[in-house]
Amino acid sequence: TEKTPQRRIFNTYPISHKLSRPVLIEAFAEHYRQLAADSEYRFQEEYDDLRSIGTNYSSLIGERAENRLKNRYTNILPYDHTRVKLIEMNEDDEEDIGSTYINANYISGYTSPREYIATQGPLPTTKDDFWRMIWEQNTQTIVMITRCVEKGKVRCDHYWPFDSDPTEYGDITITMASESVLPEWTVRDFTLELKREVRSLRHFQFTAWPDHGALGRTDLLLRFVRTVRGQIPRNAGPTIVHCSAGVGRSGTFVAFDFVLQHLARKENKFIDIFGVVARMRQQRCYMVQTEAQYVFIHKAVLDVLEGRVSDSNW
Ligand SMILES: CCc1ccc(NS(=O)(=O)O)cc1
Repeated sequence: TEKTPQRRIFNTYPISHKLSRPVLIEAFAEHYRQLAADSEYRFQEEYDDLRSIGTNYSSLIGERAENRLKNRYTNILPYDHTRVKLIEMNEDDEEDIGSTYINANYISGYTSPREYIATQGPLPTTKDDFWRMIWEQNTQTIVMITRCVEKGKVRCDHYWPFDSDPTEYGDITITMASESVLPEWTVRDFTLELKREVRSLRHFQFTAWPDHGALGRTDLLLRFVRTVRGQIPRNAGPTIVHCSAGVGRSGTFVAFDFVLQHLARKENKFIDIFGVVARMRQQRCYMVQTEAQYVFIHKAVLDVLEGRVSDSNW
């Protein structure tokens, strides 16, 4: 019989290597130096290895014609398997996929498989659904990492009240109880009311991070992440994290928040930023959308490990 040709095996990495690349914390500074060498050649190579992760997942519901106007960007759609489903409004219509649709995905975190919801900046046509999702998910914290208008372009609808007058968003009445404007971010407290039940929610809007760009200053992100992390109620549902598309700046925030929680547990000896981003990419497309954001996460972690930024600075 004809000799069976040897099947050439490509990419013989075990799956684990494809999805995780742990680094000893004590070796992280050298690891960063090696990735950054030669004009960040190995950062570019490693970021490129993330490109294919998650692209096998479907986004059939987001692609439906009736949901087209609910997507801010046509190329940023939620994967079906992790999408957040709004509770059905009319039970008798089995196919009411449209009224349960929102461009949002659950993202796993350090303490929960649904620690975050990453979502796009609400549109005028989806802000009522956005507040409905917040109520249904028992969310008590929103992290907004965009301004409504940036460089003359609308990035997000002003989906909350402009003043302290109670404002209705669908069946939910939102009232702004306080607003504190700081140099790099604004903190707002809201009450939400539905059918005589009243809840509270805190809204953090980071205003110093340009779209598609990296932040530049690691101390700002560290201070912001620690401020938010310190104020998330223990009994709360997922933390909503959004920017304009809900992938670049949102992914960077979530990755850094995750790693900081990991580092806070002194028993952890390894750090796996590649693995954190790879896992997020399996839950929402393009999470950590630029190589500069990927490098920035590493720089922020390096600065924390080398004590260049810490709580004691403030
Ligand atoms: C082209 C779609 C797109 C727009 C904006 C962003 N940046 S963001 O995810 O940080 O808002 C990412 C992707």
